[in-house]
Amino acid sequence: MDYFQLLCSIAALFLAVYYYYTSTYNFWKRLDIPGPKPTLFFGNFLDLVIKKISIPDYIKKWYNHYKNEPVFGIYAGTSPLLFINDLDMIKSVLIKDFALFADRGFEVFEKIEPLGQNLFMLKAEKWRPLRAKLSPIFTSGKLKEMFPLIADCAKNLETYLDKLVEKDEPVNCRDLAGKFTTDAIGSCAFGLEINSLGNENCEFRKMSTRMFQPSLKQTIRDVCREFTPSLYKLIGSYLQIKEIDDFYINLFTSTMRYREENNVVRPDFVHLLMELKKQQNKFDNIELTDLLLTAQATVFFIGGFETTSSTMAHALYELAQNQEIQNKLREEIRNVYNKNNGALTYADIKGMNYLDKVFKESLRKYPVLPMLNRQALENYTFAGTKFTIPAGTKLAIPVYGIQTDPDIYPEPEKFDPERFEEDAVAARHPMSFLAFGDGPRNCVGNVTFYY
Ligand code: HEM
Repeated sequence: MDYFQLLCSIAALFLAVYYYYTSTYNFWKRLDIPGPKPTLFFGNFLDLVIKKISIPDYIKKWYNHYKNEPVFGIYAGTSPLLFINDLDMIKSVLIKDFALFADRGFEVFEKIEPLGQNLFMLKAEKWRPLRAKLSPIFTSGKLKEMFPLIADCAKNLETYLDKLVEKDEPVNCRDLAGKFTTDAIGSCAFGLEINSLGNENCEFRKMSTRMFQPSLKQTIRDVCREFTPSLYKLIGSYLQIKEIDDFYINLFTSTMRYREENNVVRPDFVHLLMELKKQQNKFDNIELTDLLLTAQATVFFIGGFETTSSTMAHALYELAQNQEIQNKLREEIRNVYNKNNGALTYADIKGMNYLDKVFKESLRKYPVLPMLNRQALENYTFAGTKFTIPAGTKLAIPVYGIQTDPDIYPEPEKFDPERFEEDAVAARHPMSFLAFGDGPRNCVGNVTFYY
């Protein structure tokens, strides 16, 4: 091969790569949907990948930019992603026409990610029967049974706090909330008395912290997963943090085995999942293997631990800055506490209206998921609009943009629980608070807040 041929081959290769990575970039233009100009390979995600901007700020930036448009389209790498700003259109996707948007559009790599087959990630076909079977685990009755487990963890928190107060030093509220929810959800999901509040070297706490700690390996994995799924299929198994998966798999399977052998019954998710397994024959198209159950227990733990701990930490942060709100909340809690001689029940907590408002306002200002994801399962035309999207289009709902929009929540930076006064809520569009998502694929754990 002479130099000319070599140069031509390299040029052809570059052209092929260039074509591959830009061929989708007129997708939104063809549909007459506005959006920012993409760059090669990363689409509109470069700033996110290099961590120049956080995900919530990124969402807010584009939401504000296209606020007067009902929808706008961006590119996540080469993959088109439609953002929906219009609240009625959001309602159609999440609720009215949910059957056509039952997927989140996440790829499930069964062979590479052993715990990936969980309720959050699963495609509609497997998700439907599983959600139907798992939902009864989250009734208020079942949560009431678990309440004493959480109350035990709260006692440990009290002891821990007393010690901290004696030290008279600043308290790291994020760490405090993380330890408490690790104990509470670990107890409810895995049936373990972890006591990370009393034990700094607790293995469970180390694993749960590691799961959310950013690392180079994790960044490479996420970029490869998102932008080059075919390559991820080949090399993804080398990018997993195997110790974490093994830790949860061993923990759950050994707990189940121990309980079977010793006839242990405890009012927690492990028990409820074991009961489901006994009804195996009632499942048509989904086999309840130990691994599938472990994936659910793990997502309950992750879904429950990180969400509640960050919400608690944000609430504590705002209370520290807003003394009047703190006093009002303290008064409500003290009244109920004194009425019951210090013994709080599940119903008592549910009856604390101001506490409820404080948590909702925390979740408005700091939603745990800054956007919701769905995928169109069929071609779809939004009612009363000219927008038709083809089957397979991925959708995003900009929760953080909506919940910090001054036209919906005046002075959005202000922490004001009164925004969740009944009349104020009724005056707003139902889709203007989406901290738990909405519709049949909303947060399965939201019962904790609403019942
Ligand atoms: C402050 C607490 C929590 C917040 C803010 C929260 C938020 C969310 C959100 C926004 C979604 C996506 C909903 C959608 O796409 O419409 C979700 C899904 C989910 N959450 Fe939560 N969550 C919380 C607590 C919990 C708890 C305690 C559990 C379990 C113990 C849990 C388990 C799940 C699961 C399994 C899903 C996937 C549901 C499905 O696809 O069927 N979450 N959560």
